[in-house]
Amino acid sequence: MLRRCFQAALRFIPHWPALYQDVVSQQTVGKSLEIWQTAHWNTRGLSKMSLWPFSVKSRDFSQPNASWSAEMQDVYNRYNALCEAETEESGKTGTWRKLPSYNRTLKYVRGGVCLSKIIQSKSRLFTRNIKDLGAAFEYVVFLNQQEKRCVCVFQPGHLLEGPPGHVHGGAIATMIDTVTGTLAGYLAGPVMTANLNINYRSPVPLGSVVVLHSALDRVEGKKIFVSCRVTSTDESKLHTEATALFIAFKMGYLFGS
Ligand SMILES: CCCCCCCCCCCCCCCC(=O)SCCNC(=O)CCNC(=O)[C@H](O)C(C)(C)COP(=O)(O)OP(=O)(O)OC[C@H]1O[C@@H](n2cnc3c(N)ncnc32)[C@H](O)[C@@H]1OP(=O)(O)O
Repeated sequence: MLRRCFQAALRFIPHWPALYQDVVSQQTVGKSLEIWQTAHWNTRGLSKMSLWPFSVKSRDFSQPNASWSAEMQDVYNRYNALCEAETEESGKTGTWRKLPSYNRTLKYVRGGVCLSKIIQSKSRLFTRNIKDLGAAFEYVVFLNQQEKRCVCVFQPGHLLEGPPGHVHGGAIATMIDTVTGTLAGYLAGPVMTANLNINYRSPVPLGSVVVLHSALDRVEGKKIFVSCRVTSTDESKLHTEATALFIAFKMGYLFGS
């Protein structure tokens, strides 16, 4: 029953919204695109259903909130200004773009908000499942699609303690996986982490603000190689270095089809 529900859902799920076909070969994403285009029509039909019983609003967690420190807000403002300035001046999509952040990955796809209320409705994204503002993962990701890189401003809260007063290595790994995975996902569609290598160079104090700089290294077929550095906001201090391998997959892989 559950499996049939997933398979039905897949007909509504297009591909990830951003696809950069120049990065991954047609062979790897071409067939997924066909599914996406078919689903796109289905979903447009869905959005026209006035009697659809669920709200389609979704909270965007990348918006500033009261828990953000002045430093977090400053760095956010710096990158956000780049997004706005370029968009306003050129009248076209800017080089930098602030990415929305939802508490379920389903919500990134067209029609996914509705599906998220049906399919495993209690599931939540690991980094967005604590309601207490500032207690755990406060972050926002900016994408530079031309340069195939992104930055994430991250303020780790008190629930992420590892060594006394400092951030747990697993929490740092989670953020590296999230940021590199987000970049790979925007470049190549659905991806899964196959390998993550991390070198921890200096501890990150709880409540401080760090920046994750992530860049695409190369693509080989369905393999997407991404690297990441975690630094202080002025980049004078290196906290962590990592490389990650993601594998592009078709959504059916997760649901046994
Ligand atoms: C708009 C878009 C929005 C997106 C924005 C979303 C924003 C929201 C943020 C959330 C972002 C969270 C990101 C978290 C992402 C996870 O946390 S994913 C969860 C953790 N990962 C897993 O559970 C993966 C488990 N592993 C697997 O399912 C499978 O092993 C994999 C990784 C899919 C590989 O599948 P496979 O079909 O078996 O791959 P296979 O054909 O054997 O290998 C393909 C190639 O990869 C190589 N390879 C495979 N595995 C490895 C490995 N471990 N090491 C080295 N090479 C490997 C193979 O050698 C092979 O190489 P070639 O021979 O082609 O040269």
